[in-house]
Amino acid sequence: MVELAQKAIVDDALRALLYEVSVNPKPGLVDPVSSGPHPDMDVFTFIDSTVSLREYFTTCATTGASFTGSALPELFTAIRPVGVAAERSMFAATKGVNTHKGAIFSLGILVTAAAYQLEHDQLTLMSIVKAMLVGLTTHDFDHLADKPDTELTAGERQFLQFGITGIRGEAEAGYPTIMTVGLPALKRSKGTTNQRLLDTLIAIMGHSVDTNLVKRAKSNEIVAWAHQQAQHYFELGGSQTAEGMAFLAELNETFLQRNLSLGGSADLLILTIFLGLREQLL
Ligand SMILES: CC(C)(COP(=O)(O)OP(=O)(O)OC[C@H]1O[C@@H](n2cnc3c(N)ncnc32)[C@H](O[C@H]2O[C@H](COP(=O)(O)OP(=O)(O)OP(=O)(O)O)[C@@H](O)[C@H]2O)[C@@H]1O)[C@@H](O)C(=O)NCCC(=O)NCCS
Ligand SMILES: Nc1ncnc2[nH]cnc12
Repeated sequence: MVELAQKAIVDDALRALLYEVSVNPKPGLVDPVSSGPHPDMDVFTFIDSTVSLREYFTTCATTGASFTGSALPELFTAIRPVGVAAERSMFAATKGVNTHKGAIFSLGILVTAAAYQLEHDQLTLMSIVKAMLVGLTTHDFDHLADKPDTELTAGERQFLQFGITGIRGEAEAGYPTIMTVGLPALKRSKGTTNQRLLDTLIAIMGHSVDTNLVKRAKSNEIVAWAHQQAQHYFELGGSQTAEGMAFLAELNETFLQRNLSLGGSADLLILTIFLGLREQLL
């Protein structure tokens, strides 16, 4: 029976990746209608990337379900090299384009934790995640000053420049943006699945510090601007009104003109969809 439960977790992870890329029209992101500010990829790149990750998520699920250690950081240590290998599979499937690097990190952690929870259902999912990631930002950022500037990743550079902990900080804290913003937004959303997920994405955009956005804007002041746009979208009625959708169309154009990406917010939407599927909200 456990194998079936593990397979269901993997299937929900793959569904979450495909649901996210299908939602449209998403500002600053790829969807079936437009690649937005991502000339190097389209919806088919994301489909290829998703299919390349089935084996990775299956390994995460079997690793989580079979972990018998007492120290959960060892469970994260066990899957990290598998995640690195999955990044290589992704890049091979996408011909070198970064579609799901952040999702490999975050969704891999959630799949592993969900599988571990199958045998430890007295624990909440995020308590398992936080126990797995204790000390992550310290571990990853501790000796950054010694790293050659040319080798710094976007997240590492922004930590040094702005003190932004990005996806690592979000993960180590147990994904507060998902638990306090994404999931509540999904639960109160109305209409078609596309409408519900559009409103959930913009709610996330209105509360997250997206390192893709900061990277493209070359400033962390873009974050306050993005939060204001999200607030205006909901003041106009969001996906439920013609005014809200007209504003979203304008926002799509602005993101395209300014070459802004919401890759991090897209990842938080993927994780929210995954949890929504696990909780039968979708
Ligand atoms: C911890 C890692 C994710 C490495 O992090 P890194 O330092 O490399 O970069 P970060 O900026 O910290 O984040 C990387 C990706 O995480 C997503 N993200 C960013 N901010 C947030 C946030 N606040 N909440 C959630 N997720 C966030 C985002 O990923 C998505 O966007 C990418 C696509 O958008 P795009 O703009 O096209 O990105 P680029 O191609 O890079 O830019 P352009 O060149 O086009 O301008 C895509 O990745 C989405 O997933 C950030 O990009 C982790 O990878 C790590 O630890 N790596 C080391 C190896 C490892 O251990 N891996 C396995 C771990 S299980
Ligand atoms: N739909 C999307 N477009 C661009 N980057 C993404 N990262 C995750 N989903 C994405």
